[in-house]
Amino acid sequence: MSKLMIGTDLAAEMVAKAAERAAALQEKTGVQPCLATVLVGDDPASATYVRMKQNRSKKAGIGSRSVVLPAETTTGELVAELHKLSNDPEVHGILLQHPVPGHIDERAAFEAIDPAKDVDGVTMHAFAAMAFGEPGFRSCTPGGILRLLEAYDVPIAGAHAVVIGRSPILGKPAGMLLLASNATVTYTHSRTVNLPEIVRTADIVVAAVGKANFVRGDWLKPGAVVVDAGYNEGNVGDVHFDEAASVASLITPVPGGVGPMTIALLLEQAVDAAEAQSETAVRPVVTLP
Ligand SMILES: NC(=O)C1=CN([C@@H]2O[C@H](COP(=O)(O)OP(=O)(O)OC[C@H]3O[C@@H](n4cnc5c(N)ncnc54)[C@H](OP(=O)(O)O)[C@@H]3O)[C@@H](O)[C@H]2O)C=CC1
Ligand SMILES: Nc1nc(=O)c2c([nH]1)NC[C@@H]1CN(c3ccc(C(=O)N[C@@H](CCC(=O)O)C(=O)O)cc3)C=[N+]21
Repeated sequence: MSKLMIGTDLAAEMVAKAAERAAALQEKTGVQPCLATVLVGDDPASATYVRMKQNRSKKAGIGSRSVVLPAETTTGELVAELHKLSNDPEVHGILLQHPVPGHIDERAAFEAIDPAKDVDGVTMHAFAAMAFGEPGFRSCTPGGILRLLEAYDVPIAGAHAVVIGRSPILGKPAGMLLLASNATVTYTHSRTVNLPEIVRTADIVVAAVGKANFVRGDWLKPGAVVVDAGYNEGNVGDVHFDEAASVASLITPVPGGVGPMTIALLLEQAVDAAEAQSETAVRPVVTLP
């Protein structure tokens, strides 16, 4: 019954455009866009994501800077490192990999990123812009999800969207972007009572839980649009794909759905940032006679 909502091809188009713009910027100004990634601790899955982002950047002609800090890093040390990158004119975008070890104040760390370099859309500044429907850097996964829904002409205005999860980089901003597109949004989380019943009322479901095969087929309204943002061990999503695919009208596969869109938006926004920063940097100095 359902049709796949594939991210791979759309993401490849976005990356190709970002690469063209990166090359044009370098041609014009000599500046190569540069994305810094910051990883705290030695979680192997996080290290893999960071490597993936760096490889994809390189292919798009975007430079990368990698900072890896030990798991014992304090909030103060991490904040100092992010301030350093924020003040480094050669770095245009900064990504701090979520989650950071539990003893670190993640919000304080995110806020140490200069909003002009927040190409991953994790600062309060970026969140407020998303919530108010103003332009600005979008949180990459939610922004990628919206681009995918738009590409597949999914009606968002007036739809009931149920978001499962409220993390600062995924669930919460995803709901805000859907709201800005005039969906009626319900947020659900680990303290939600009767989750399956709520999900059954959704026209659009965004699963962002971090639990493999968590959303079952009988939780879905027939014809619902299902976005599976989960990416669990073994490349398994948060939605039980086989069950959901027989009920949904559109569903994202894992892999090949939301993941590639996340990276594509990250690279697009890294080039946006580099363009904006080099515009101010190359503005000629006016010397008065
Ligand atoms: N494809 C991509 O680009 C990306 C994929 N991901 C993937 O998305 C998933 C979620 O990631 P992330 O948001 O970072 O994860 P977090 O662990 O930060 O957040 C998980 C959220 O799920 C909620 N939750 C946990 N258990 C339940 C439950 N039983 N019922 C309802 N809600 C529950 C939590 O609720 P509470 O707030 O109450 O604790 C929390 O809000 C992961 O699989 C991750 O790998 C993440 C980022 C990007
Ligand atoms: N600050 C922050 N921003 C993030 O965006 C962020 C983060 N922290 N922490 C971890 C998660 C995870 N994440 C993924 C990105 C791409 C794929 C992806 O491209 N997956 C491919 C498969 C790639 C492969 O396995 O070869 C796919 O789904 O098709 C997956 C997961 C971003 N995250």
